[in-house]
Amino acid sequence: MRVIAAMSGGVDSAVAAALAVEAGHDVTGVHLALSPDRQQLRSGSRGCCSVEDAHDARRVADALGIPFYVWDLAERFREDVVEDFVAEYAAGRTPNPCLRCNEKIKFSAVLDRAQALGFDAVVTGHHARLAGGELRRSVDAAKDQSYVLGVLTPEQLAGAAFPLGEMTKERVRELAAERGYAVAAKPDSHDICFIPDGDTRGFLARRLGEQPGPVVDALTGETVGTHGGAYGFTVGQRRGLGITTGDQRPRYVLGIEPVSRTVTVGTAEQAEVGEVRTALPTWAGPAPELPFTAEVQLRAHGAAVPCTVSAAGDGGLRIELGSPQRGVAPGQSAVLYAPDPVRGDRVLGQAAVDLAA
Ligand SMILES: Nc1ncnc2c1ncn2[C@@H]1O[C@H](COP(=O)(O)OP(=O)(O)OP(=O)(O)O)[C@@H](O)[C@H]1O
Repeated sequence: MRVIAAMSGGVDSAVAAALAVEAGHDVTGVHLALSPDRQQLRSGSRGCCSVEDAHDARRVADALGIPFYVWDLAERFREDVVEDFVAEYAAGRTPNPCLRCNEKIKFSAVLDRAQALGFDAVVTGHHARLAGGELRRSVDAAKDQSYVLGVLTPEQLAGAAFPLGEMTKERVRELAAERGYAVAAKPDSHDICFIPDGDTRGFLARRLGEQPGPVVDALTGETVGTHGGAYGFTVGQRRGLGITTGDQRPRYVLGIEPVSRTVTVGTAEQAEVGEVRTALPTWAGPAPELPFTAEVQLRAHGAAVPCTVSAAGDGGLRIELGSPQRGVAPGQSAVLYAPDPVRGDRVLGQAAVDLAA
């Protein structure tokens, strides 16, 4: 096969590219320049695409003896990922930019360009398994990235390859060290690549400005604090609420109302939801017949819980949770899995959370 290896400059994609070469594929390395101000990203910071990262990727491509290019998709990334991220927060929702990037950039803009150039697939260092067209969790549960790939359609998955799904992160680092790659010990990337300092609230404040509003306690109906921008909150959040209540019980964000800028907080019991309504789903394989039972994961680093999925009537899904959950934030994806303890849980599809009650 002729494939594009998407090389971030990190250890995962270095090893993914190496395994593709060693499997006999005709591999071309591509680093994506995604940040509009890549020169400003400090070297050493783990942004998605600092100049330093591009050099790291190039060194691995040179060691592999494969052609290497930098594709500038910064404008597409800005429109489809960064602006979507800002708009979602402005609307009181909590987006997942990695999922959006997979949907709109890596397995859309990049895959389209690759296919137009005659390549068959895009190989990445994602930790997930893809065999026979079925997307499954990685064997390394702690590193599993199937959640952020759950949005991909069968057509997109047909043009993807994830060589790392059958191995642990530790094994990936060993393979990189055996091959003498300097990136073998490079730290894992964290958080959001276009916010390298990790200060999401600061990033949003620069974009959206001060938007003061009240924090209201659902238990008493009283205003218990003020905030500088509702975008600084996520449903389910407990820390950093900056409030004083009359009792000692912890409070959690229950809801965010963007027009009045009201952040509502409540007790742990009030924060629990038993049912989730979603927007239109996407399916990773043939659309399953509704209703069905499955497991649902409601955020990138959450555990999956048993659920029953039915039609909500408006094209969206109604997901009844087997046990009540806290911190189900509108805008996050509800990724549905078919539990399979032997072969690894299979992704069925996903839908964005609209409402949880
Ligand atoms: N700037 C980029 N250029 C090319 N490919 C990229 C870029 N950013 C991410 N990717 C691809 O997407 C995959 C998953 O991205 P993610 O940001 O989760 O990286 P990661 O798990 O830290 O992997 P790595 O160690 O390769 O950076 C990477 O392994 C790589 O194949």
